[in-house]
Amino acid sequence: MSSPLLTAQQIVKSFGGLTAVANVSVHFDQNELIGLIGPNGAGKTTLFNLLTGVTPVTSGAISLYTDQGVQSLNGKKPAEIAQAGISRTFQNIRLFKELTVLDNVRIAMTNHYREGFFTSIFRTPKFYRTEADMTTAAQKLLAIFDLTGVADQPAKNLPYGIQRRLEIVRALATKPKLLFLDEPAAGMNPEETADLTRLIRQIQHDFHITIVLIEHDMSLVMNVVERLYVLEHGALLAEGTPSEIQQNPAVIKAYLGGEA
Ligand SMILES: Nc1ncnc2c1ncn2[C@@H]1O[C@H](COP(=O)(O)OP(=O)(O)OP(=O)(O)O)[C@@H](O)[C@H]1O
Repeated sequence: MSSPLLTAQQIVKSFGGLTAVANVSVHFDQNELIGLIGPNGAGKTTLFNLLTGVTPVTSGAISLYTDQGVQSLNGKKPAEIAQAGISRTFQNIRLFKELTVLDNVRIAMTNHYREGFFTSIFRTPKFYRTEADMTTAAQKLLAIFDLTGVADQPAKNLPYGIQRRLEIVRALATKPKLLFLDEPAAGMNPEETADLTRLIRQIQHDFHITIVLIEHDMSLVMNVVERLYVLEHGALLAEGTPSEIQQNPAVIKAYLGGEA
């Protein structure tokens, strides 16, 4: 039985008269790779926004399981949630385009360094003692992601697929336990998508973290994840392994557009 990392219980989000997320309960366990799928407007990004404090929940409980016990994330701001070990990428690329690749990663580290992230999370008072330590750590991350050759290039010079990879590196620079990726393969060609799929699997394995992935490309999701949640009209339609989901009559009808 795997240990829970984050649970969301009966989450509701209303925007005026529209219920974007309707009574959704999910759990993400330690070291899991999970997919979140559903048609346009199903509430996937809204759910990410709720779990990362970008948007407050209308009702429901979000809990993070830590070494110090269970922590409620309700009402926490994005920076506090990042400090608690949760990181994310967004659908649209959010790099500092004029800065170099290396500086983009260093800044991701520095933000949290200033906020005392590493001191609070790792209980090693000086995780990165000096600028030089931080640079070394950033260079190591870039090497893992095969970005050393472009470390001194401004981010805007990189091809689109590499910019998306850099976004993932930046999200990892905060040493998260849980990483949310919002359509990481959006806009990529099939070859870049295949590379990214391998990379996501490798990150999850090598960094011993939990990754939750929103994806439209069903083949990408089915090949990579261990478990899936399917949302439709804000509600949870199904949960299961890729083969269970592929055979689920409600999913076939609603999401794949076939006959049940
Ligand atoms: N800030 C907001 N104000 C009002 N309505 C919103 C807001 N954010 C999202 N919505 C609505 O909530 C619903 C769910 O949107 P959401 O972006 O979460 O869906 P999604 O599953 O991520 O879709 P896509 O796959 O197209 O990104 C949509 O009807 C959307 O218009």
